[in-house]
Order: sequence, then structure tokens, then C-alpha cells
Amino acid sequence: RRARLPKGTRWLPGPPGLPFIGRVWDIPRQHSYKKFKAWSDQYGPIYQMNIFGEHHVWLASDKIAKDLLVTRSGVYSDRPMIKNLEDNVNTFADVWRRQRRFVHQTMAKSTSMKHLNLPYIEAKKYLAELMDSPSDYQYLMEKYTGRVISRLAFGDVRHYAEVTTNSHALLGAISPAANLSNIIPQLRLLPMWLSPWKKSERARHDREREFFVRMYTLAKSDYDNGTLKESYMSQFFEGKEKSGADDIEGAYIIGMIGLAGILTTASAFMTYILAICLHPEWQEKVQKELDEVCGDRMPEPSDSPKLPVLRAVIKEIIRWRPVTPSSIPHETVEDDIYDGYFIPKGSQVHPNQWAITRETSVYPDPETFNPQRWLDPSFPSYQEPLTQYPSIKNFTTFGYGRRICMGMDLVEDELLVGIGGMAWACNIRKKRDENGREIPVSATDYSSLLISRPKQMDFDLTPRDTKRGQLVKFNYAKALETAEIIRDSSY
Ligand code: HEM
Repeated sequence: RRARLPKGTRWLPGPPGLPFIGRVWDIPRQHSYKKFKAWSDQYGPIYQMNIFGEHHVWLASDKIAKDLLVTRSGVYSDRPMIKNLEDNVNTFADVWRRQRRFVHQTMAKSTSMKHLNLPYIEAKKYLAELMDSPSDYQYLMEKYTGRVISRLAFGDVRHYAEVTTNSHALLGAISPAANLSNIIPQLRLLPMWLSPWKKSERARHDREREFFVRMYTLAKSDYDNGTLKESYMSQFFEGKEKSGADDIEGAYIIGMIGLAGILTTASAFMTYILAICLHPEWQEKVQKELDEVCGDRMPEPSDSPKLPVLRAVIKEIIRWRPVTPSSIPHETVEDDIYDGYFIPKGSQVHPNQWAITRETSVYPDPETFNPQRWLDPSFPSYQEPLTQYPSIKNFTTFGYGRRICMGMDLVEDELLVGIGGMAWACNIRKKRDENGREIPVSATDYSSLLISRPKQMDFDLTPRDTKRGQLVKFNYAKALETAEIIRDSSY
């Protein structure tokens, strides 16, 4: 290693470890991002570590993340191979690289079409179902985001259940906490009969491929018949010649956008419930704002400029509990030198969201859920004008540079009408036991997968008043009657 160090440069600091395996025994399987933050507190906002022969660099500063991943995006925009995934899925990374421009155009078109107003339309169904069955909230939140993305990607809301199942399976496959072979890459060299991971990954991969190809074939036949609705699929068929992608590539690209769009946004919805159980005063503040702006109607995306308090709550949700706290790593395609430190080609660079959202110079008292930090000029994170800020766009929890999340515009609308709709229609609070005592909820009991979410909670959800309860039912019934909303088998 020393021999490769270019003259005049140094290695980054980092926790000392054993040759080859590094410091692997010290990395907890659960919430490892907290340990990586603790090391950045000790070794500085950029540090390195070798793990099983791979070079990792952790970033705990928004400025350094921007210096590297945005300003030097030509070097820092590859994705590391996910060790546990089947080979042909990894080959898919090449397709993604070539087709990113196409995906970008597709998502931009979706934004200009206001996502066919689906976040608003589907929120009518979501709110009606949530009021009917609050304890199914996790399922219903996934169903809401699932129906929206299923319609946008494949032209039909009714594939949401399969998209969701495949998303959960993929999340398990790529999460370090769920698969040892994602931490110890050498495990993938074991033959199939010795490796339970490989066997279950092969089965998962085959199911996913079958689903993607089936969606594609179905959409293609609808497209040929002239019945395919405006969707990412229809845009793909229209631009197929130019994109140069073949059928399988097209199926994968759109399938993957589908999988990216469900569990992420649903996680932020779940944190809203937790945050409001712990800080009911913010529910009241959002309700006051919504009453003034929307009165008797559900909030719509176009209300956004008049709803800074709601946007502050939403932004604080994804700061306080980032959806992908350990981040999604980038990989360097050539050697680089930053501030005199040498970062070799092939380094995996992690902009640790848990650490970056806890930079005390930007977010004083970072563990406290405090939307006020986005509304009050005395906080360093405050930005004006309040008709535009706070905005979740380009926030650190959506990543950086060329690989930044492509779903931000959609997420913005989904959270505004979905969370705004909940605040407009319902009161959420901690459940009480038979003696009227509040049942506590845990502020920290989150899952450890790459997309993190609060564990299932007990809480009370009731209509704010009879009128709003009736309005939610009426809106949904009307949307069904006019076929604005397509019914599904479960409701
Ligand atoms: C709260 C919700 C979401 C969060 C927090 C989130 C976060 C992220 C993050 C951290 C990345 C990696 C960025 C990087 O490597 O620098 C990413 C990538 C991506 N996201 Fe999202 N995401 C969300 C929702 C969505 C939705 C709804 C969609 C699709 C409609 C989507 C589509 C994508 C795609 C396609 C990529 C891959 C970009 C690439 O590798 O080139 N995301 N997202």
C-alpha cells in the first residue's frame, strides 16, 4: 500500500485494523452508520478503512461530500458492485450507466406532467383506507407509494403488490445487515451448494427478472394495441430507437425505478407517525396552517408555496431519521488527491447521511426533532424565501452529484399531499392503556436494512372531526365513481 502512495500525499486517517480484514469486528450489524459516525467524531470528517481488501472512505461533512461527489463527479460517480447480487444484475450497472440520460429525461417528463396528478388522486384512497384501518398503516403507506409508482412506471396501479414484494426482496439482498456476503465479498466465491446466500439470491433474482420481463411484455402488447397509458414504459417504447437499449435492458431500467420508489417514501411516512406521537405540538401547527390555506379541502401540490410549516416538518423528518442513513456508496474511477490525502481508484465513498445530518455547526442539537430550524432565521439551516424553502430538493439524504436520487420531485409531491393529507384529516397521538396512561413509543427503534424504518408502533388515529371524516369518505367514493381511482381487489 505504502509503495503506491504518490509523492507528497498522505493516507487519510482512520481506525487502525488488522491487515486485510481491517476493523471488521468493531462494525456492528445493526445501525452500523452510528459506529461510522463515532469514528468520524474521532478521526475527522473524512477517514478511511480497509475491509476485506476493499478501500472505504467515509464522509461526515456536506462540504466535503459536495467537493468530491459533485465538483469532481467525473471521478466519484461509479457504483460499487453489490457482492451478493447475481452477476447479470451487476452487468445491469453498465446498462444503467449508459441509460441514465434516458431515465433522467423520463423522470423530468414525469415532473413536467405533474406525475399525472397521481400523488393527489391516490391520496384520496390512501386516507380513506388509513382511517378505516390505522393499524395497517405500514402496508397502506407502501400501497400508496406502490400504486403511484406502479401506474407511473407500468401504466397500471394494480401491479403495486408485486412491485412491493420485489422491493422488499431486493432490499434484503443488498443490505449489509441482511447478508454476510455483502460484507465479506470472498463468500461469493463459494460454490452454490455451500452458500445459502447464493441459492436464495439466485431464486430472488429469477423471480425479479420474470416480473420485469412480464411487465415489459404486457406493456409492449398494450403499446402495440394503442391501449398503453402514458407511463415510463410508453416513453421507453417511443424513444427506444434512440436509446439503443434492448428489450431486457428496458425491462430492467423501468423495473428498477419501480423498485426504488416504494419503500423509500413509505419510510418517511412512517417516521411522520413516530415524530407526531413524540411531538404533538407540530401536528397542531401544521393543522393550523392547513386550516388557513386549505380550509375544507385536502392539500394539493400547488398549495406548497403557502405551506412552509408542513414543508419544515417533512424536511425535519428526513433529516432526523434519514431514509438511507448509511447512504448509498459511490466508487472512484481513478486515483484522486483531496487536501493532500490520496484516495485510490476503486475506493468506495460513503457520504454518511447519519453523520452529515448531525453536523452540529449546521444542525445544533441534532438529535432533537425540531422543524423550527427550517423556519427561524436564527438557525444556520434557515433559508429564504419561505415560499420555496424549506425544500427537500437536493437535500443530503437524496445523495450527491450524478447519482443523486431521480425521484425527488415525485417524493416532494407524495409527501406534501400524503403527510399534509394525514394532518388535514386526522389526529394522531400515542395510544393510551385502560387507565388512560400513554403507551410510550421508541424514538430509536429502527430497522437496520439499507432503507431504514421505525418498527411497527401502536398509536391512535381518529378523524379530526365528523365533517373531515365524511369528506375523506366522500372524496374516495366520488373518485371511484368517476373512475379517477382504479379499485383493487383488497379494498
Ligand atoms: C424519501 C424518498 C427517497 C429517498 C430518501 C431516496 C434516496 C436516494 C438516495 C440516497 C439515492 C442514492 C444517491 C447517490 O448515490 O448519491 C437514490 C437514488 C435513486 N433514487 Fe431515490 N430516494 C427516494 C425515493 C425515490 C423514488 C420515489 C424514486 C422513483 C420514482 C427514486 C428513484 C431513484 C433512482 C432511479 C436512483 C438511482 C440513481 C442512480 O444511481 O443513478 N427514489 N435515492
